[in-house]
Amino acid sequence: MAAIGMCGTFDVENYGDLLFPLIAAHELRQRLPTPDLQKFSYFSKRAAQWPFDVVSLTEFAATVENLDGLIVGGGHIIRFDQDVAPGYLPPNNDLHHPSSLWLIPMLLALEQGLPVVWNAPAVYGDIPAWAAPLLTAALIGSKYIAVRDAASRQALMPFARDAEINIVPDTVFGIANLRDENISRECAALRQDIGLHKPYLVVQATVGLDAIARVLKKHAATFADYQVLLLPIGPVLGDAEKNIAHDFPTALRLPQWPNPLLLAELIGGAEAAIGISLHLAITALAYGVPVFRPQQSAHGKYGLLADFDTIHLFDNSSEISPQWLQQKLGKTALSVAVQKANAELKEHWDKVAAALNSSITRRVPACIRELWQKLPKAMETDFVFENKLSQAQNTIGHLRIEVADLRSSLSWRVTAPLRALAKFIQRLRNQRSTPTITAPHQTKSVAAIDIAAAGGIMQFEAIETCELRSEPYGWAAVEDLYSAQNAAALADTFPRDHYKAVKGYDGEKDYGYEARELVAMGSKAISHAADLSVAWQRLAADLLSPRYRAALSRLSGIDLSNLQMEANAFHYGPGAWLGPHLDLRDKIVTHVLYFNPSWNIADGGCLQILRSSSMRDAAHVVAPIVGSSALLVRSDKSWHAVSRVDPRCTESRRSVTVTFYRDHSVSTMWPPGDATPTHDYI
Ligand SMILES: O=C(O)CCC(=O)C(=O)O
Ligand SMILES: [Fe+2]
Repeated sequence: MAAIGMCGTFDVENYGDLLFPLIAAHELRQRLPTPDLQKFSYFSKRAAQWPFDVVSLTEFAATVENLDGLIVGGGHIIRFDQDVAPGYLPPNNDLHHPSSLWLIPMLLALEQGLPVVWNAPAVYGDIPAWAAPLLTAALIGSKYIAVRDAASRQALMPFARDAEINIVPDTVFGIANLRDENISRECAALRQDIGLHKPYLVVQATVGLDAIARVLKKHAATFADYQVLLLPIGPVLGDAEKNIAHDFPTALRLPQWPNPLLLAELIGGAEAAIGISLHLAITALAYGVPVFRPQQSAHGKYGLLADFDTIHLFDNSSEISPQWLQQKLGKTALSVAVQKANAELKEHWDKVAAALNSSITRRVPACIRELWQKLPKAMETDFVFENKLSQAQNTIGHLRIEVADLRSSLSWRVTAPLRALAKFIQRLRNQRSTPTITAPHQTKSVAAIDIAAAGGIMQFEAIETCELRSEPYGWAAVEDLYSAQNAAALADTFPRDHYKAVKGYDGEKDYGYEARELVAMGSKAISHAADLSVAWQRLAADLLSPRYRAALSRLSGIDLSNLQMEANAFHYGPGAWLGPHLDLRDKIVTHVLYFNPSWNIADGGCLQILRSSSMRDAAHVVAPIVGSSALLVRSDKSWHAVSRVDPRCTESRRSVTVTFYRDHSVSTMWPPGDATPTHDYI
């Protein structure tokens, strides 16, 4: 029995991702004696709750020696960016994200002398310079490389030397081969349960399909012979019936997210498939079901669909003709293009099987030896660069302090009215372009849809179950504000844009810290939302939510519902501190959240809850670790401070303060007319 490893995103609720291993298992069974396909993804899954067992990639390095080959992909996984799916990160910090999903397993398999094959994945985004030697080793060491489109091939070519890169159709075109045409018992029972008796149209449970909803509603008599079934194709990407239930009030729904093969069967039995999803469209094509897609999403990876004549594009912002839609409904024989895709896939699986069947050398191949040889040099270069970078950061820090001095000088103040005017004009411009988080059905941008669908990132229960302390005054330490995975995402993507330098003086020398607006005083919008990671957009949306306010009201014992809120992010540089203070009277309640992935208490930078105005009189100390936070209720006793960050500390101390102000207060951080230019924090 051959143990074949397969790596990819097989642990997320996304239809296409779950089909890849099922199709691979089927095709390999036709070609290899007794293949045992072992799926690897970030998180382990058990077949009792998932379509198949999945082993965590945390175990890959230890188990690779028991494998006889490795299949990588498919899907959009050849990438180096962080945004594979909202909140999707490795289970621990030892796994690099996202190369641990594909590149690292390939190198580990190659090191064992195993055959490695690429199962038509696609490349997404840029390839960073540091990864070039690793990618080259993976490419030249692989037995068979196939990607899903020409753009992916193009992106890999510079790293492939003379390795051949094939382009093959997405393997989901082969879905119809997995079972015969008779309706399965499971599917028949499901149809019975949900009352699906007539010919039907499947509609992806996503926004952006309202033109279809309108035509079906307006011409209900024309389409009276059809039922509509809503399908969440990728819950992990935000598909949910609630997104469109109001547009399709009479549509049928599934009782739960089904096994992908059942989903495929439901799509294959429909008279039309309506949606955006690539794998919804490919499945429909594979069964001869016509596909209706908004022309607004015909680009990027969806370019793959351009060659197929039973894909019908409509303009979602205008009206669809009922005749146009009606004429195109109904299954047809497979188009020539689909037959061609299937023939190419047959050849693809022959090549995959042949590659996996090739002898295992169990010897370290030349590509890996070459990689080892280059490694110290690459690491040393990076190390020297990092040192130079931290020196440069120190210099920049000092320059900023000088700039801050200059700003507080007389000439700077004399020109303030002019800068205020410039800022006012800039604000007017921004008002037109600032993205805000709106209800999902009104939202167009992809990032915003993900946030709304993925919901909040904060574990509100942490606040809701915390108790206010009374010693030495009203305050609380709220821990575990996020899941471990989300905490890592927030720490990794702490904002670096739109900071202004704020100057401080500790009686001996100047230091600097940096502030970035997250929510402006009293605003309902996220500041510079487009520059935040998805995790941070979700966090900012949480800070604006009624649930957050209600939770803090309960904890603080003060009704915050009508107070103005402001939130800012901070980087405290080397030497920064905040002397003992009470907070301004207008700051009724402040919640300080921390975002350092780790922190050495010996480096200072900790919140001191003081019994008096003396720095030596600390009752409690809170380290700035992600997930921790402190709530301070302002009083005449609420003395607190931040201990001095060691001037040699190379990490910035990262925090967000959320402050609830008395009515009509103005922000002291961003006073009206303040024209301080902002910059990125390096
Ligand atoms: O960053 C902290 O821990 C405390 C900040 C603070 O006290 C303040 O902003 O008023
Ligand atoms: Fe404070």
